[in-house]
Amino acid sequence: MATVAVQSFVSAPLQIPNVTQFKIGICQLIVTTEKSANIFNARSLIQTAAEQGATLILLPEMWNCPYSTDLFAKFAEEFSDIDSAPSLLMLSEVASSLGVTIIGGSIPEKDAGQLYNSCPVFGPNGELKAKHRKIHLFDMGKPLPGEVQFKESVNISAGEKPTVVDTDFGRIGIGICHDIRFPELAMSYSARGAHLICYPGAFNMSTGATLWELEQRTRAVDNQLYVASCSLSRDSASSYMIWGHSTVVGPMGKIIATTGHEEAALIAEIDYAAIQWTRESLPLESQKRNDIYQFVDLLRESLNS
Ligand SMILES: NC(=O)CC(=O)C(=O)O
Repeated sequence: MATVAVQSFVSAPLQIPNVTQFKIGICQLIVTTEKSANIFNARSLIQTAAEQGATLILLPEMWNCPYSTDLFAKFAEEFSDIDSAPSLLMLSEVASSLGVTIIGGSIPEKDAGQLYNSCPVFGPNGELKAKHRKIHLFDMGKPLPGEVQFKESVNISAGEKPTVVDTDFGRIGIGICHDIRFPELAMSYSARGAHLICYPGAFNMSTGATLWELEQRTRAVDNQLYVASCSLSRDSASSYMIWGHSTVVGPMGKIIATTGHEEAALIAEIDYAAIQWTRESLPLESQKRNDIYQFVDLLRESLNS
């Protein structure tokens, strides 16, 4: 029998972050065709979440721009020049004025003639700490009767690497919407020692009703970590109708907080001790049969984490 040589990695141990118990604020935002209104609205919901005690804040996918491929270029910003990028500048300013960490959902990014669906992460000093480019683009196959059709790859290019970012609130892995459907990405974050995976999203009505909560609970349970999602809120007049229902799930798969489809600042308490007791009571990592199957993370070595 032919054997394939693969490099096997042991999962990185969980580090203890500066803060292990905190409130996460999930800003389920409405989006309009007016970029400046979207920025104003995002800033005020971030402030509302911070006033309610949130120190880590998550925004939805494409919060500065309607989720429509024909508009991405018009609303896109360059991450290399934050001073000329109004959405990024607002996130940087509000992060530093409130002293919060922001996982900034996503906006269309333009770079060297390409467009990406990208999530910026800002630290409490307003610095851009990381950027995740959506890896798995949302290209629907054959639609079921009555379903929307969507092909994101018409003008968005795919990201090429996973993103983990170390913050005061733990090591955070990032996936954007459709990225949630690929368990290997979540596994790679877990193996790199993530405490929490954040998924900004914009699931539609049919995929949302059946899969949104299921995907989140599955990623959390399989990897024994926290999962937080932030959706846009629903606009019934839009051609791409959003499911909503932003949610925070604990490492045992329990829903800690969730909401409906309206605009909302959802606040949830996170306590990383739950990861430890989940893993102690169900020690899946040590029970894995690496002699029978193995997960291969092709980029982990190069990212050195
Ligand atoms: N924005 C998306 O990636 C949408 C998606 O995944 C869905 O199911 O809807």
